[in-house]
Amino acid sequence: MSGKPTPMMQQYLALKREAGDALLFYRMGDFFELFFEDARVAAGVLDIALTTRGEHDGEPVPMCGVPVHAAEGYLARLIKGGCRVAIAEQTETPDEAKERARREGTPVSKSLVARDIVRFVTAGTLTEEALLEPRRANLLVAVVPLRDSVGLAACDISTGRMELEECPIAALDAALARLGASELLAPDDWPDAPADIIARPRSDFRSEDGEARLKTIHQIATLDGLGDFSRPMLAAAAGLIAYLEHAGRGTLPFLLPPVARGSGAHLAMDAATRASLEILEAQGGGRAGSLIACIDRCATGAGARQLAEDLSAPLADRGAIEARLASVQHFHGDPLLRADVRGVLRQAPDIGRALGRLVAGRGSPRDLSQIRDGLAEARRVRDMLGARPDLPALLADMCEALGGHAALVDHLARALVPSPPTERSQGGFIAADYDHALDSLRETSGNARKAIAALEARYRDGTGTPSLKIKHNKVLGYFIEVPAKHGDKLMAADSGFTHRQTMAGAVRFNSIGLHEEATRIAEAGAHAVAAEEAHFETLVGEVIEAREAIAATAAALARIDVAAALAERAVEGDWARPEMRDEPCLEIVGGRHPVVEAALARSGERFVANDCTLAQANRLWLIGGPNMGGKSTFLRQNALILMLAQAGSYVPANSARVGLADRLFSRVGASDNLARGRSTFMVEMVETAAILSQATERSFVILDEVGRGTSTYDGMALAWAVVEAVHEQLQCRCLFATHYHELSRLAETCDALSLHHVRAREWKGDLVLLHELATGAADRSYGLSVAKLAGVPAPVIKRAKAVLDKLEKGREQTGGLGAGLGDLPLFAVTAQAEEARPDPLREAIERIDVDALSPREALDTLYALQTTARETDA
Ligand SMILES: Nc1ncnc2c1ncn2[C@@H]1O[C@H](COP(=O)(O)OP(=O)(O)OP(=O)(O)O)[C@@H](O)[C@H]1O
Repeated sequence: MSGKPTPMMQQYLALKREAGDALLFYRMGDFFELFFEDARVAAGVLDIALTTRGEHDGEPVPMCGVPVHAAEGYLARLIKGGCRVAIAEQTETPDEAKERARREGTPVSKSLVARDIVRFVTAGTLTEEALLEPRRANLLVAVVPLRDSVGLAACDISTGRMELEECPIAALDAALARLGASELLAPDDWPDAPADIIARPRSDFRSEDGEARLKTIHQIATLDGLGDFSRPMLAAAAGLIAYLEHAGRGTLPFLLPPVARGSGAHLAMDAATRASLEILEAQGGGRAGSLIACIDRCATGAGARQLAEDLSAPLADRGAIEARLASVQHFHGDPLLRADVRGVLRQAPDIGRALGRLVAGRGSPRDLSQIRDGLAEARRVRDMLGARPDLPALLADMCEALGGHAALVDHLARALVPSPPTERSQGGFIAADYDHALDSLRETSGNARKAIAALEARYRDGTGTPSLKIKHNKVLGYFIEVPAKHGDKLMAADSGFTHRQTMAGAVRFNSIGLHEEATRIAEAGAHAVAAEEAHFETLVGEVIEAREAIAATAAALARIDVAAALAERAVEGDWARPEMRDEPCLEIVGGRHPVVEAALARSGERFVANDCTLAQANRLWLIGGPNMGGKSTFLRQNALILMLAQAGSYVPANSARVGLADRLFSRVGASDNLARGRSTFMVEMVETAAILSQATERSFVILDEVGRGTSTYDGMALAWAVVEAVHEQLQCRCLFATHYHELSRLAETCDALSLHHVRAREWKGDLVLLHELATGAADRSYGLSVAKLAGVPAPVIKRAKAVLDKLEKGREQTGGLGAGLGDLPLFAVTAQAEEARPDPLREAIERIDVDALSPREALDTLYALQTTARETDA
């Protein structure tokens, strides 16, 4: 039957309009219910039953629900499933709704409790411990284009950290790859916006609003003291804050003063480089097998988050890198200190996130105790570090930030029980002896409980019923219960008991004495809970007051944890402190790939360390050798060593001299690439184009079998041209792995290029891969031997060998693939020649005086140009 929607449905639909594309959790008593399409989506993601409730427009309404007490777990799964959720709570009790109906003169029987959306839960705005991953930051990022650049605002509201930056549009992908946002906001009128954004109104992104909001939030008259913020940065900040306000329905979470991120402060790495180096995630997705999984020895979640950030954004400033390295060295050289500090850190709760929850108004007594314990541990770390002389500058600064909370810690220690609950409505978290009034309320209810126990004994004796019990439940409160067979005795009019309930096997009663004691308990309990609540508010107020200092302590603990953890890893793997240089060099002795080395070690195999020596005069290494010989591993290990060094870590090598790089590029040939959507060869070429347009003399590039995704001739020609361009134009440090022997002829013309190969040997007809790098070109390709090693059947190998012999004979006769390459002019020479060649079309266009043309003449001119173009083509 179709008809007017019920009042409840009207209320639901209005809230749903407000919720937009977020799923609406509609509170009904002890459940959050979802309806219509929301119900279908949620039931699918959560794998819960989809039912129906009533009708709308003549159709049954799909519905599913989750219990309120378990909502957090379901929310976590929905958010992981890519959903956003609007929570609509009841904002009055049924009694209040009836009262309102009476006041408004509407039928009381049909009164509907008011509901309102109190919060949007989205991936980027989480603070709940259960919804956050302890070892990963959770970033909300806003981007906005303004003139030729883009402003970015990033914040982790679980800790309040906020950063603003500006970058050219071309560098946006790299910046977003570095940040790895959980949620990305952008104005809705931006046609070239990155994929998967949440579109927000353009009016949210006004730079003047951003400036004004930041000033108000941090109660300052000017932002100058915080840093140099450009218009695009402030516009992005405006968009970010507007969204936070929307998600929190007017309440803003904890935000620390913004930090301006300088554009050249970091080693730039784009998304493809990060993916191919498997820094935070392995190629298959997930942390297992990634660099961070292999090196993270942090004792705390906050440390692990800081390490992930350090690896995502290695530094480009030598002083800052040396400062980090010095703190790692301090822990490296002092095993006892390292063990002590890490021992304490392991006990330290995540105070940054506890603080985030408290400031956002979602804190619990347990969060207060985490602040108490975390600050106390910070103090212990400070004492340990401070006791040693020669503290490096960075650690000394961190030490400074660890203290200064004595009064707060003392207050929290006196006020709270050792392990308070996460739920505060029942009380029980304020310690005894803290508040005498509270103590006496507790004593009253304690006494009443004793009195009830005494009553029970008295009633047993008085009625001669040893099985009589005084019990409690939520519905009846306290009551007296006897088995059914004894019920009659207590039913008598003069027994002093009043009947309340008859059950299958028992009868329940009340008595005046019990009622009095129960009332005493209830009153004292309610007062005690109210008193605890008041203390909670005061304590939270004190914590909020000190929020910036607490956040600084949390950040300092994380930084110390990272330094100690990197030292631990360095000792474990026998890593070395890199020597940082300004000139573009890379001199690695005994370098290893940490992830491959660890994987080999697990199966009892040994990793073969290799050297790499790049300098201005010898900056391009062409590396050949058999498949599986270790070329890719060698390329990546050197990129990782450079990246780790710039992140401030020791490196997996016997020694390393690392010239600072501005950008790092890593590209793998098409067949190694798992990218989808475009053809793999297309991806390879798009990425190669990016390198050729962006790398500078200070960059470090690794190219792994570029060109192998297409036909041999095309691939070799491309690889040839790319090597030449890298050598002649970019002039950056580069390792280039290839199977094309023919490329070795480039050594004749490119003087900063040298030839290398991974060694292999044939032993009694079988191939032995030595994984050892040697100078000179590879003698042959060993492709068939590797195929044999891989188990390709002998007849196939035999046939392939026959084909190969034929091909090789042909090559001898014709000069082979590389025939004719010898007299190829150099890339730079041809590029210049291209530039110098006259272009008649261009010249004709330049000669046109557009303003002087009539429409007819303009048309004629166009025809003439087209003719010229055709002639030139031919
Ligand atoms: N230095 C090394 N020491 C020991 N084992 C190594 C070393 N380098 C590589 N390996 C082993 O060899 C395997 C193949 O290495 P890698 O992928 O680097 O070879 P490749 O030459 O790039 O091969 P392809 O040309 O087929 O891509 C690795 O998975 C690893 O097990």
